Amino acid sequence: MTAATAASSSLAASREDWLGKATTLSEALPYMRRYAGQTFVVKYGGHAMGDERLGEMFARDIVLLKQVGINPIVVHGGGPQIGQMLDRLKIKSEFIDGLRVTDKETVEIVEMVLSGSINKQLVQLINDQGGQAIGMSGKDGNLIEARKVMRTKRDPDSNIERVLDLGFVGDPFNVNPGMIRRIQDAGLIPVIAPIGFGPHGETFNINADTAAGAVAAAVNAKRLLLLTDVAGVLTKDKTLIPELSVDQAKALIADGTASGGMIPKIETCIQAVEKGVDASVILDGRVPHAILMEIFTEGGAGTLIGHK
Ligand SMILES: Nc1ncnc2c1ncn2[C@@H]1O[C@H](COP(=O)(O)OP(=O)(O)O)[C@@H](O)[C@H]1O
Ligand SMILES: CC(=O)N[C@@H](CCC(=O)OP(=O)(O)O)C(=O)O
Repeated sequence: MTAATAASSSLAASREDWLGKATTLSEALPYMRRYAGQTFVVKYGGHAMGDERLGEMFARDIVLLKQVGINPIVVHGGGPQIGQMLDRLKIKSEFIDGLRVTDKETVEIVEMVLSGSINKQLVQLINDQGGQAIGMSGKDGNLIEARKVMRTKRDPDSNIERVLDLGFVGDPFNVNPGMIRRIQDAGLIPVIAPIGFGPHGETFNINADTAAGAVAAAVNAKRLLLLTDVAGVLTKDKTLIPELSVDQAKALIADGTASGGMIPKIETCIQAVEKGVDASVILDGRVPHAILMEIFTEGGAGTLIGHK
């Protein structure tokens, strides 16, 4: 290849690249119009936080949503980070049905890690990308009122149902969105740690998916996006299911297709939709710009659960 032909083919390649980018931007326009002024709740899980580059891209996507007139609310997790801190302090931790059994000592660590370090790191990440984020926990502005979670388990031998005590694990039974509204009206992005307050001044540890679902329902969100570490809801042969009705989602839990951590995730999505959120989406937080693909492209990303 001569120098002239090499230069002309590299020009053609960069022109094609440029056209591709311009087309993507132009295709996003109807979605930007449709969603301007709407609220999107995004749950950012602890597993996705490990990668610095992905964290920056996540923060950039959140700032972009705000820039095009969408109101993002971030609810974050931090399960692995809580686990590391408990290990360092030599405090044992166990899970029942995906929920961390949380005694008095553990809830202090959970609050410190979630409302302290993780919440502020995320605020900083978003601010570094040009946004204006404000961190809060469910205690701030009386945001998340919680009550003790009750779980029972039937003993297979005696067939007696036993009550399991998870300690300070909370169920968000009332979310007061007033403070969120004021933060949004001021042009800021709320970043929420899944900590709730109880009727007797208790601090409750809330599963981050559950907290995000409750916040989404309370603010009448257009979408609830749960970022996780799989492509979405998969069939038994591991292919991605792009869309599910509420009844189909319930059937996947009943027939065992969804198991482990996917069960509370799907349940959260169903509850949010039943309480007025337009649709919930489970998508892969490990894929760069998964949020943008979901919101601004025809095909979307992950699994959308809604009224079909
Ligand atoms: N049908 C299914 N489709 C996708 N993932 C599933 C399914 N059933 C179980 N899972 C499991 O659920 C996990 C996601 O839940 P979890 O680990 O609690 O996520 P996170 O830590 O992001 O909250 C997946 O990594 C996968 O192992
Ligand atoms: C009650 C309960 O289990 N709370 C969770 C809260 C954090 C969380 O949910 O974080 P991820 O989304 O990163 O898993 C915990 O203690 O791990």
